[in-house]
Amino acid sequence: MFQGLTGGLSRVLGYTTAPDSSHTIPSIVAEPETKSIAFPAVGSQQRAGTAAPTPSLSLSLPGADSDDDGEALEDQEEDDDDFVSPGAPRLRVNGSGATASKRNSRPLAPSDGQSGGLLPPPSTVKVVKAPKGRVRVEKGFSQLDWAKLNRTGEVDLTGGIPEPIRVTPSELAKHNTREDCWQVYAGRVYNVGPFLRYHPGGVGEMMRGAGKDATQLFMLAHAWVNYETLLENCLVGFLVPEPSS
Ligand code: HEM
Repeated sequence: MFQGLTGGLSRVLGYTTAPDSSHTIPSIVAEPETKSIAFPAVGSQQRAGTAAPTPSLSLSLPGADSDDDGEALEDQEEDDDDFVSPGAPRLRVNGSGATASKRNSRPLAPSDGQSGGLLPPPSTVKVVKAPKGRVRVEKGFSQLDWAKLNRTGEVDLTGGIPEPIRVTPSELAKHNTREDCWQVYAGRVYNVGPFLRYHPGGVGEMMRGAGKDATQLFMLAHAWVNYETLLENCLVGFLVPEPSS
């Protein structure tokens, strides 16, 4: 019965516990529904008093953590390279044999009659995982924001080049700063300066191709990305050879 209850709650909260063969499965302590159920079972280890500490499930908010907790969570985040949504409550299951402690002991249901308990809706209990290598872009510089900027057409993304021009490698090389950055992809010259801060891989990665043909760098990083669509309003012209003297 209790395992069923645990499974049900885990599904609701979007949390799963890995089975540990060396310990009993973590469960939620609840009052038996009727007096007729003997718990712990007669003759069991629990009744004999030799069992591990009772497993418990608890929620706590980041702000409510003690210093000790903060460190533990930091360690966990460093290990996993995860980004944990700042407002999300921490969910911790203390299984038998695990590092059960008094920390994070805010109960799921309020036992003191005060408001609280299941404060946030289950949908907010979510760990946002930052993909490896991807940099978190500034607020207002998501891919969606880039799409909006392109759609409105209010900003000239070419940097003042009304018609596509012919660009030589020496001309291309002059546009190699964050403020004025051109790059070549498959023979097309793009003014990528406006896109730099929107790049999910970070400005630094983009700048590796500043003033150059960056096709190879791009393909090595993410051949699946559709640069033609993303940069269509940034087209400056076409790469041509230096004129022979
Ligand atoms: C010098 C050229 C470039 C380099 C070295 C570079 C490098 C990277 C790296 C290291 C990442 C993070 C890894 C990843 O999420 O897969 C990334 C992500 C990304 N870059 Fe670039 N990038 C370049 C140019 C561009 C350009 C020109 C565009 C589009 C116009 C672009 C669009 C993206 C997108 C959409 C992602 C997220 C990819 C994903 O989630 O699968 N990048 N880039």
